Amino acid sequence: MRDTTLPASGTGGVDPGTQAIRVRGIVKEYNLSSGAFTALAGVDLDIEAGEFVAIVGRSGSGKTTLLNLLAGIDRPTSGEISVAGTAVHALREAELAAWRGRTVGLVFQFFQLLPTLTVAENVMIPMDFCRTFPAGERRGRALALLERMGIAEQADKLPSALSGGQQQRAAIARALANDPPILLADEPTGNLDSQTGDAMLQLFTDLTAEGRTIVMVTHERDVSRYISREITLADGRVAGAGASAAGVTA
Ligand SMILES: Nc1ncnc2c1ncn2[C@@H]1O[C@H](COP(=O)(O)OP(=O)(O)OP(=O)(O)O)[C@@H](O)[C@H]1O
Repeated sequence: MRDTTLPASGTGGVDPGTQAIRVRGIVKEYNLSSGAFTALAGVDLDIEAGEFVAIVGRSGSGKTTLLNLLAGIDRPTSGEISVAGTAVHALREAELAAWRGRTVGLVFQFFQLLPTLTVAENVMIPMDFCRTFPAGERRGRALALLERMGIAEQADKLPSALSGGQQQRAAIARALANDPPILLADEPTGNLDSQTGDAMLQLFTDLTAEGRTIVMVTHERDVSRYISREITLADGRVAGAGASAAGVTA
């Protein structure tokens, strides 16, 4: 069996006593030629360290908008967002990318690996950008992460030579490169067959056991056996937040 210990610089989680995610009164409006469109209409959320939370809801309910605000990819019209103890809504543009690179790992439906770089080089991107590890250590760390994901032998191939499931494992290795306490995933199993998707969800569950917090947008699968909690969005508001099979309450 392969070593499941993640090569890490820290603990894997947020600092002790720090809430993973706290959202208060988030409103997100988009300005359209026809007028303002409200995508999020006042969302409050509390997510604790080590939770694996699924954000569900119909198409257009605001799931991706919420995830992008948590990642600091987009900014709220009003409201407050604290992620791993940082007031994301208050960060200046110049601070956001560096903060995100160290704090948040992003996983997408279509993997978004750079096609002209090898798998290992893709995993090194966040380390190169944030200079989190000495240059001489980055490739070794990338290889260790790929080993952890079970695809070490794919390290020097281009992403196009990998299966979808292998590409998503490479994308998760990249998301973990800087040892972020928070993972944000937008439909991470949406482009995978159900068996491969289940393996991915199990991997996420294992990562939360290390203290990492995962927020995953999903709309097509029953993920209840993997997650600690489900939060339903409807028309830009939290419509329901339920306990999971694991019994964690909202
Ligand atoms: N950049 C934008 N400009 C204008 N409207 C937008 C923009 N991004 C999202 N919206 C609108 O905001 C609403 C919420 O979109 P969002 O992508 O967050 O929904 P979703 O729940 O993730 O949907 P899906 O499950 O289809 O991905 C939708 O009505 C969408 O059309």
